[in-house]
Amino acid sequence: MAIRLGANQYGKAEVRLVRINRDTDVHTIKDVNVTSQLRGDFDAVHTGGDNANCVATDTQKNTVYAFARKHGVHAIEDFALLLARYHVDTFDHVSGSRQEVQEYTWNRIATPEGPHDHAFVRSGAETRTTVVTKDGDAEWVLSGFEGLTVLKSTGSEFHGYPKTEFTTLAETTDRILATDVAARWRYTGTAVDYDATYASVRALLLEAFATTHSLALQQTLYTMGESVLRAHPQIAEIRFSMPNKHHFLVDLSPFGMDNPNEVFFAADRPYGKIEAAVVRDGAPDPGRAWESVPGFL
Ligand SMILES: O=c1[nH]c(=O)c2[nH]c(=O)[nH]c2[nH]1
Repeated sequence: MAIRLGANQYGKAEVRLVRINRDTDVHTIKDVNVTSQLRGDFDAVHTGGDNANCVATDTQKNTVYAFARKHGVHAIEDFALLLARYHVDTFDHVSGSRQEVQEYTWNRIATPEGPHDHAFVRSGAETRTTVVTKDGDAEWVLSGFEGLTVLKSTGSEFHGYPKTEFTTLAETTDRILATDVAARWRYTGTAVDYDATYASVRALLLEAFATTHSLALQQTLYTMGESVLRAHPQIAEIRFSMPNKHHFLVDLSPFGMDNPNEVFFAADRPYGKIEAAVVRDGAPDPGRAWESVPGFL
């Protein structure tokens, strides 16, 4: 019976790093979570416990901290590319690398004298994400975010769906539409101003959510993706995972009251789960960009 090692990758998961820039009295902060993984010729360690090629996960962790000191942490995509390139370029037996980074945002605390120099408050905003994959000379960059919670109090309808013996949902021409947007988009190359593009994509997505008169969350999702692809030729596709966070009108008639779309029960589960990719025709092949990215089609 022939048995062999299949696909494998290994590294250090969730290296928590806070990098303070203290060049002036006005400090800046980068708060990130890095998962570093290597791919390549690791047969011997798996099949024989021979560690000669096994760059220790502890070393990968230390490399993250050392690179933060040496290079600083700017756009998380650039930091991830730096780490991926270092590992592939340094070790003959490392043919590829996957670097995943999450970034948590902090804002300066407001004081009567203005924004504080070195005191910060964690913003409840979304978590920015990246996944960089390098396979030989090929490189793929995904950018994105998760946990961007948005709500429209009107401008959303849902009707015209098939009625079966199990359908109880009432059609509506005026409902609350709410979701936590998780999005990841794939670039066609790596010569990108990641911070500027992130800000633009985020703004476009919020604008499309706000201004689309929604007939279904699916339609809102597609419109959001379309607006990003139209504005950014260097983005090949954008994928979304969006819960439909249901808000049910409370029946106040037992209390002799009407309820003209004012009082809702915000259900936390179950929720609709709407996922789709919006893709540019003729975009370059995704290659290994989406490998082991959970939660996305
Ligand atoms: O926007 C929606 N899409 C659906 O597919 C769906 N299904 C459902 O029950 N409510 C909704 N709303």
